[in-house]
Amino acid sequence: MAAAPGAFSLREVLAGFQECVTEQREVLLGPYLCGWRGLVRFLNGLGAIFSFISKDAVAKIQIMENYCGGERREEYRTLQAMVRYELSGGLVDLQRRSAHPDSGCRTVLRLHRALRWLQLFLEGLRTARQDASTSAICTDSYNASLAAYHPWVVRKAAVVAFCTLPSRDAFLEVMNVGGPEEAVEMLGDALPHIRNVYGITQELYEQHHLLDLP
Ligand SMILES: CCCCCCCCCCCCC/C=C/[C@@H](O)[C@H](COP(=O)(O)O)NC(=O)CCCCCCCCCCCCCCC
Repeated sequence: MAAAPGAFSLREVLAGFQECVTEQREVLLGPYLCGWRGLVRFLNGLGAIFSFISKDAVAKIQIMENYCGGERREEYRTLQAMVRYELSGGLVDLQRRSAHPDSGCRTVLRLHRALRWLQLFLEGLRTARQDASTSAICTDSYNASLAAYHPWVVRKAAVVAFCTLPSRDAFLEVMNVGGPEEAVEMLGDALPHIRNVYGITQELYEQHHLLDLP
């Protein structure tokens, strides 16, 4: 079964994470943020209970889009250029949020951590049994990634929201890629690219000691 014509498919959204890596292994922020925008559209379709998550994601995407479309847009074309520019200009709060509370470096770090959740979640969905619970896959992925960075109240609210997720097959359907087999195949194609973006970003942030930015 093919996706309905003109319908919004997760395949195109995830393509953003393939398109954002250049031959020089740089990460282009334009397609990276486009990928996130598309994911938020999916999240919004899953119900109002997820709106506290999508609001935070949108706020962070918006901060980055403002940099990417602003006066210093050349410095924000790639992740590597952004790190160079912000660090050399002293534009990153390293100890606590003060003069530069919304630097590109700290904002991308939050999305980067969420990308790890996405990777684990999609891997879980792809490899789980047909009757597996999406909510359990999502909770496990969350506990193994983002949860470590969230206070108790956020963790609680997140797990309550995950309980409303539909069954695995219904979820694969929502992706609008075709039947469950096609969705699983698409995830198999897309995941190496997500892993690649995650790995490049992790390496860059490690090199510059940016993994704990407040
Ligand atoms: C399928 C269900 C989707 C579940 C999404 C799992 C992620 C759960 C994240 C819970 C975040 C709660 C909101 C608050 C977060 C902030 O405190 C916290 C820290 O920010 P701060 O340092 O500025 O204070 N923010 C963050 O960690 C960034 C969270 C960004 C979450 C982006 C999630 C987008 C999810 C897109 C899902 C699409 C699924 C489609 C797959 C078919």
